[in-house]
Amino acid sequence: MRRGETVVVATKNAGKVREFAHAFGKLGMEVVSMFDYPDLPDVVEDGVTFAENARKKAREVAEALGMPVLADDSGLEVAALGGDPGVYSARYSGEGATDARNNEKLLRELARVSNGGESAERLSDGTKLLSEARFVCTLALYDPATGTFTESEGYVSGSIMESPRGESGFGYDPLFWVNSESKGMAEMTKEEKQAIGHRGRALADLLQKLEV
Ligand SMILES: O=P(O)(O)OP(=O)(O)OP(=O)(O)OC[C@H]1O[C@@H](n2cnc3c(O)ncnc32)[C@H](O)[C@@H]1O
Ligand SMILES: [Mg+2]
Repeated sequence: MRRGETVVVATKNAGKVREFAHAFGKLGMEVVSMFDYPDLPDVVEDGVTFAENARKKAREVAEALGMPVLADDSGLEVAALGGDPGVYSARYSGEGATDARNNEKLLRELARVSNGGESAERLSDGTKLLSEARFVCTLALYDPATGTFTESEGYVSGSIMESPRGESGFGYDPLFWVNSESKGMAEMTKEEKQAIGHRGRALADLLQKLEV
């Protein structure tokens, strides 16, 4: 992976594509995704860790295309739910899961374990924080010419809010409060999210390993 080149990202998540396009765009690199290769078969994400799934997505697509491919496997770990939804974040609400349904399920599950949340911390406007949580992102770049992986990971800690705020980002961002920034993840610009977020941190680590 070099400056000026095109990066193939093995993702069908439009939110991830936007974030990678922003980050790589600053390096003069264009991003293409699985939206540009609609005929490639879906990769079955049956790994039990983020890293396993990232490696599988990168390798299968790289072998199909005969070129290096980057994959991202990520998710949300919620302390009060014992680390759920974790690697199941995309499919949390079951068949036909959407971001909206996943967020609803997250609030439902937290309501079940919180005893009404009377002892919960609150933001200055009274919004309850239901649990500590963190986003995880693992990245894997696979080069079929050499059969090698380059991998990295990134994390960001925060709390789950009882109600959504902000319009940017995707997935669980509207319910994620970033303690260190005193802001909701969906209230941040792409630039801000890249600077402090799990994906931005994992990408910075990967680029350093690749000496890009
Ligand atoms: O596998 P691909 O095609 O990349 O797309 P996906 O959406 O299925 O992605 P994952 O398998 O990695 O599942 C990650 C889920 O975790 C959530 N997630 C990951 N990164 C996030 C972020 O930056 N902000 C909010 N939610 C995120 C989101 O709901 C994703 O669907
Ligand atoms: Mg997926």
